[in-house]
Amino acid sequence: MEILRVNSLTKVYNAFKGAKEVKALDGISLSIGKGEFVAIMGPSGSGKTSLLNILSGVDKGTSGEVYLNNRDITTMKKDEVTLFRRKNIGYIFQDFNLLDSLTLEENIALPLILDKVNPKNIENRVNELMSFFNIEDLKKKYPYNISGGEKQRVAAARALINDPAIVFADEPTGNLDSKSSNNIMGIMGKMNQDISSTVLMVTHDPFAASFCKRVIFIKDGKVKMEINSNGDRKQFFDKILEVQSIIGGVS
Ligand SMILES: Nc1ncnc2c1ncn2[C@@H]1O[C@H](COP(=O)(O)OP(=O)(O)OP(=O)(O)O)[C@@H](O)[C@H]1O
Repeated sequence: MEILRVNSLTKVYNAFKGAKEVKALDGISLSIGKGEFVAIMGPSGSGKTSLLNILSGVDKGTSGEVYLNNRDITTMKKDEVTLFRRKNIGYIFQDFNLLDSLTLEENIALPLILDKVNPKNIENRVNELMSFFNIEDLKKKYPYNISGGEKQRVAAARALINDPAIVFADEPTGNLDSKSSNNIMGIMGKMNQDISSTVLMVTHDPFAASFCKRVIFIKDGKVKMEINSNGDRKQFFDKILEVQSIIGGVS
């Protein structure tokens, strides 16, 4: 089943104050199926952030279509997109974006609180996810009371709380040392393996991408190449490095 389909997506940033017009996305088409774990890679300036912003409804493309769960988000009004995002998309950010004034269980529950879900159902869902990620003991703690690795697990639980159609991860290993990178990628792999979450991640990091099953390489706003893992992470890592050296550009 297809969760995300992108058809001929373009994004042009208009000329502004002496800066020239930039074509950041130049006819991107791609498809992500249910249960896939896919990375988008590409050199700096290749259009990764522009793409993710449009896929997640934060920004509008210039032309093209983005179907998420069979709905074209490019034609939705602003309020409709906001609601649609909350119901269908989970996010994992580079710095995890936890709110310091809320306990960890409140952080995880927030999307459901905003959606006015019945408190008992919220409690059950939070408990279920805290148990899945092995963080039941952290319920009443605050983000500044816990380690980086624990924050990662809380952020992953929050991303899944609304049972989203897809989880977008934006450079999730961007600020982490290799141990923590391993940790968060393990968590995302577990989400994908154990509960069939569909995950699309943007990354510069070949190590992080090697946990995925497929990597789509973009450059100059176009899809340049796509590779699939045979399940051997080390081999896939080597293959990713090889493609990066062929495609070129500073990553
Ligand atoms: N708001 C904006 N206004 C004008 N140009 C922009 C804007 N955002 C991005 N660009 C330009 O669009 C192109 C693609 O940028 P984008 O940030 O999508 O690339 P990226 O692959 O995410 O880069 P990086 O890996 O460095 O974050 C670049 O040339 C960038 O300078």
